[in-house]
Amino acid sequence: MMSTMQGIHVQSVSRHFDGVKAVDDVSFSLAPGETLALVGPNGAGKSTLIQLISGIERLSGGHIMVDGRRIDRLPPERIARLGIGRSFQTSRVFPALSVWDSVMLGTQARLLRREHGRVLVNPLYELLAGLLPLRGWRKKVEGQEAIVRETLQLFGDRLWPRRDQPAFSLSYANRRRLEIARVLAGQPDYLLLDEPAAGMNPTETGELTRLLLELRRMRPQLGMLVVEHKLSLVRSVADRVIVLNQGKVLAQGDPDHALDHPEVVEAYLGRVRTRPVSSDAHLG
Ligand SMILES: Nc1ncnc2c1ncn2[C@@H]1O[C@H](COP(=O)(O)OP(=O)(O)OP(=O)(O)O)[C@@H](O)[C@H]1O
Repeated sequence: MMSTMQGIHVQSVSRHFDGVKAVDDVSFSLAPGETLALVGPNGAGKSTLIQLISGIERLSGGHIMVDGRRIDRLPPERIARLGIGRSFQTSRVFPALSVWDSVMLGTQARLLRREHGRVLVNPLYELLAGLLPLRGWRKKVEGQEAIVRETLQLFGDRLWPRRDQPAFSLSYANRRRLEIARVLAGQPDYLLLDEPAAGMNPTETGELTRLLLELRRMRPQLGMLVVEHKLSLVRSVADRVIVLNQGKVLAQGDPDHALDHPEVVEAYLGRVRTRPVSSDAHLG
């Protein structure tokens, strides 16, 4: 049975920047296997929450627990090793690295977790493994290669045929896909996605929506926190939505309930509408 300690628990979290309450006493939980969307107008505090959970920003108050362990004082790399993978709003892939190698690099996150943080990429070991049939090492590399293959193939024919190309030669949408693939290859228990569909056209957004649904099917234990302005994606993939406004939780619940709440509609559009917010509305 799953313990209630399991999951990400954001408890009374605040982050102030010189008097600006970017996040103001926010609490919520994300269970394993759940997909939670964080939405809200520009400046609502969504990205700051992702920065806080991943350890890039420090809290001004409150605390964050993951699977029963307090993480808000840990450095980002320790948090990543605890199984929290995140993507960035702007892609962080190394431009000169091939698609394959970029995702291979992502697999290190998982290996570091298994080996309790010992550095595995030992150049001498790699050289020896190339010269001698070191079976343990070969097995490890083959395991990583299988993960890279499986991860790239999740993206249909978008990344796999381009696996030998350098990241800089990819289209914008493909670079964003590669960023997600890199994080997924670390096989995180929790995935934090910061505006994965930003800058994507409707076709690309639809494709990303299907990818996230497929991911849910393939990794039923994965907890996902998705910051996204595009409501069509949110309505399709999220079990639950949290609406933030000016650093505070304005509404939460299932997507239809939370997004059609009159106060939410008003916060976004500046007036109360009688019709629900259309599925392709772009917030912010
Ligand atoms: N490093 C920082 N220094 C000062 N102020 C900051 C910093 N980071 C965020 N803020 C402020 O905190 C508030 C929340 O910003 P945040 O980026 O979290 O909003 P958001 O909901 O992600 O918005 P968007 O949808 O535009 O990305 C804003 O007023 C922003 O200007």
